[in-house]
Amino acid sequence: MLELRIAGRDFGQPVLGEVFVNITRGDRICLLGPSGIGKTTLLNVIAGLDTSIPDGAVVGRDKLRIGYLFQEHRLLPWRTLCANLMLVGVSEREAETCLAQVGLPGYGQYLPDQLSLGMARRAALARCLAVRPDLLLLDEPFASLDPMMADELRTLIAGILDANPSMAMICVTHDGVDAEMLANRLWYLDGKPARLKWNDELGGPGVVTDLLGKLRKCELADS
Ligand SMILES: Nc1ncnc2c1ncn2[C@@H]1O[C@H](COP(=O)(O)OP(=O)(O)OP(=O)(O)O)[C@@H](O)[C@H]1O
Repeated sequence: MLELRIAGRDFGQPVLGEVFVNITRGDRICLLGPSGIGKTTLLNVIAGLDTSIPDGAVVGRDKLRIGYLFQEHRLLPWRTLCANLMLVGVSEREAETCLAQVGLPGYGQYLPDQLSLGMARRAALARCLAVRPDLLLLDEPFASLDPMMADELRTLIAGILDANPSMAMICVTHDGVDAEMLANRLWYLDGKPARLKWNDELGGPGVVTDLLGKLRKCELADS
């Protein structure tokens, strides 16, 4: 579905080293690693937002619809939720359907500022769904949410993935629980410059915590 081969990415100083990955339909990848290591940078490269990376480094992307949930909701504050969603090319009715899918039925005429953080994040997720994505990119979707809201959103995303088995997902997170609940594959980014220290399937319940513990110990040992 998508093949990424980059030699690296630096911002004056190297951030990412060589990264070679394949993403196939149905992959549910959680991307973990220390803070500031380059997880968002990698997501931006995959999304095609990093114009310094040659187009040929990411094969297959031009055939994919990509939905990207940024850390901030990035909804235009002067447009209603429906009007925000309609910017990606859907009708008002389809926008309302997407909002209902994320638990915001009847909120189409609200402005982003009238929403709580959790609601705004779900509205941004609805915008991702409006593009009918083949690949869903989620950058710390549960950050700053209280545990109950985070749990609700996790369950919502798991439901969306179950209903769309061919959709692939990459979710940046700091929490092994997210990988346990959402992922069938783990990427662990570490080092300077950062490379994928782990890129494999998850073995089953309970494995993530153990694996992350080992990977984080290596991270401490390396530093
Ligand atoms: N546009 C930019 N210009 C300069 N430096 C940047 C830019 N974008 C990212 N960086 C640097 O690249 C490094 C990696 O940043 P990135 O946001 O990808 O890390 P991260 O792993 O997502 O961090 P966190 O877990 O804290 O969100 C950081 O040192 C950051 O300052």
